[in-house]
Amino acid sequence: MSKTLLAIDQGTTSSRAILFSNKGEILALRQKELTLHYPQRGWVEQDPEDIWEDTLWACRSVLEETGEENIAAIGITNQRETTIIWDRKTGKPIYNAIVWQDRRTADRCARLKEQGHEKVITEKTGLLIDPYFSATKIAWILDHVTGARARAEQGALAFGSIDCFLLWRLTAGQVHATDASNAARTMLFNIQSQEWDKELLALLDIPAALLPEVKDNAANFGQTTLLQQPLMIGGMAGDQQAALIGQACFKEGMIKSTYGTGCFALMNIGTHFKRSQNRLLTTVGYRLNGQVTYVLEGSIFIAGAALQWLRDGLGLFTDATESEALALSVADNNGVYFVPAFTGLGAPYWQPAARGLITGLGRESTAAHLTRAALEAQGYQTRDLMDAMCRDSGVDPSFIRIDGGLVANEFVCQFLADMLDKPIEIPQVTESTAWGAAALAGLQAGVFNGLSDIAGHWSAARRYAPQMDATQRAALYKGWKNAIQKVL
Ligand SMILES: Nc1ncnc2c1ncn2[C@@H]1O[C@H](COP(=O)(O)OP(=O)(O)O)[C@@H](O)[C@H]1O
Ligand SMILES: O=P(O)(O)OC[C@H](O)CO
Repeated sequence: MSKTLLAIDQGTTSSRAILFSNKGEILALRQKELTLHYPQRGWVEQDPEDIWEDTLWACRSVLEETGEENIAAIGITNQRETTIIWDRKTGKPIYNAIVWQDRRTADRCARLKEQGHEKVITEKTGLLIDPYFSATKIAWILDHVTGARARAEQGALAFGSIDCFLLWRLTAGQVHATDASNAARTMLFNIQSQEWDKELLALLDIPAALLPEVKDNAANFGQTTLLQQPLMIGGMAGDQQAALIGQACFKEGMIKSTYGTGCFALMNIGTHFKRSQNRLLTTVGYRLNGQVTYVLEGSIFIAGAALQWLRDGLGLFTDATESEALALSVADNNGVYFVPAFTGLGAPYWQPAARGLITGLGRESTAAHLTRAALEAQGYQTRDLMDAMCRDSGVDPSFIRIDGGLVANEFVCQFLADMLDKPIEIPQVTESTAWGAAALAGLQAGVFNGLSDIAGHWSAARRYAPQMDATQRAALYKGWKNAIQKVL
C-alpha cells in the first residue's frame, strides 16, 4: 500500500492539517481560523497556545476522520518570522507570539540603519533592516519581559519561529530545532556560512543560548507520540519556501507568487549567493544534503488581508469570495486606487512607517470600486516586485506560477496576467504550501528519491493569458505609481 504524508500548515490566518497521497492528492483537510490581536497601533500578536491547540486539533481530526495508519512522515510549514520565546522547563511562552506584520520595533530598526549596520546585515543575511524579521522582536521581548534577558543568558529560555515551537511541543520538549529557510528570516543567520552569526548576535544583544539547531529542509527532526501513532517529522520549511517546492520551481529563473495574508514572490537563483541591487531580499530557497539553493524574494505585507479588512473593518461583504462578483459589477476602477500599506510597505519600498491610502474617490464611487481597487492592488504590487526581480536577475520569465487563498478569485488571476503581461499558471494541487512541506517529509522518508520526483507531480489546473492592451496597462499602472508616491 502506498504511503501517505501529513502536512501541518500554520499560516497567519489559519492552522491546517492536510493528509496527502504520495501523488499530492488531498485526502483530508481540517483547518481553524486564528485570532489576531492588535494591542496597540502597529502591533500584531497571536496566542501561542491557540496556535498549538488548533494545530494539534487539526492533526488529530484528520487522523480520526480518515483512520489513516500508513503515514510515512509529517512535514511542517509555517508563517515565517513570527517570534515566540518560551521557558525550556515548562514549555510556556513568556510573551505572546509577535507576528511578522508587527511594527513595534520600527525605531530600533531606524537606529540600526542610522548607525550604518545595513550593509553588513545584508551581506550576511541577504535581508534589509526591517521590523518584519525576528531579530528585533526577540530583542524587544528580552527588553520588556521582566527577568527575560538574565534567564536567556542562563539558557533557561528558548526562541523559535512557529515551526520550531510546534516541533518543541510535538516532541514534548525533546527537540529544539528549525530549518535553514526559517533561520534565514531571523536577521541573525549568516546564509553564506549557514551559521548563527556571532557579530549580529552581539549587535542585537541576543544570547546564543536562545537559539535552535539549524537543519536541512528534509531531515530527521524527531518523533511525535502525541498523535494516534508515533510519527517522524521529516520536513520543515517556511511557508513561502514550501510553496516554492510545492510549485516545483527547481530551475533557475522559475518564479512562484503566493497570495495569502500577504504576497510573496520567490525566484530561484541557483546555488550562488547574490545580493539584490533592487531592494529585494536574498534568502534560502531550500537546503538539501547541505547544499543551499538561493532565491530572490519580494515580500508584500498585505494581500488577502486587504479583503479581510473590507469584510471585517468596513463590512462591505460577509465573505471574501463575494469580492469577485462585486469587482466585476463595475466596468473599471473609475480612478480609485487602494494602497493597502496597513503595516508599512515591504518590497521594493521598505517603509515601515507608511500606512494605507485610498485615493481617487468621487461622489459616484461605490463599494464595488473600492473592492475592485483592493483586488487590482494585488496585480500592481506584484508588478512592482516583478520589475525589480527582472532587473536584478537579468531574467525575464516566460510564465509565473501562483497559489494561495486569493487565486480562487478569477478576476485577480486575470488581472495579474494582464498587469504582468505574462501567462499565469495555477497548479492542480491547490495547497502548494502544505504540499511542499509534505514533499520534503516524503524526501526524508524515501517516498521520493529526489526533486525530479516531486516535479513529476506538478501539473497545471488552469492558465491565464494576458488580454489587456499595452496602453490600458500602462495607464492603470501609472495611476498606481501616483498613489504609491502619495504614500511615500
Ligand atoms: N475568493 C477570494 N477572493 C479574494 N480573497 C480571498 C478569496 N478567498 C480567500 N481570500 C483571501 O485569502 C486569504 C487566505 O489565504 P490563505 O492562503 O489561506 O492565507 P494564509 O496562508 O496567510 O493563512 C484571506 O486573507 C482571504 O481574505
Ligand atoms: O501567512 P502567509 O501565508 O501570508 O505567510 C506569511 C509569511 O510567511 C510571512 O513572511
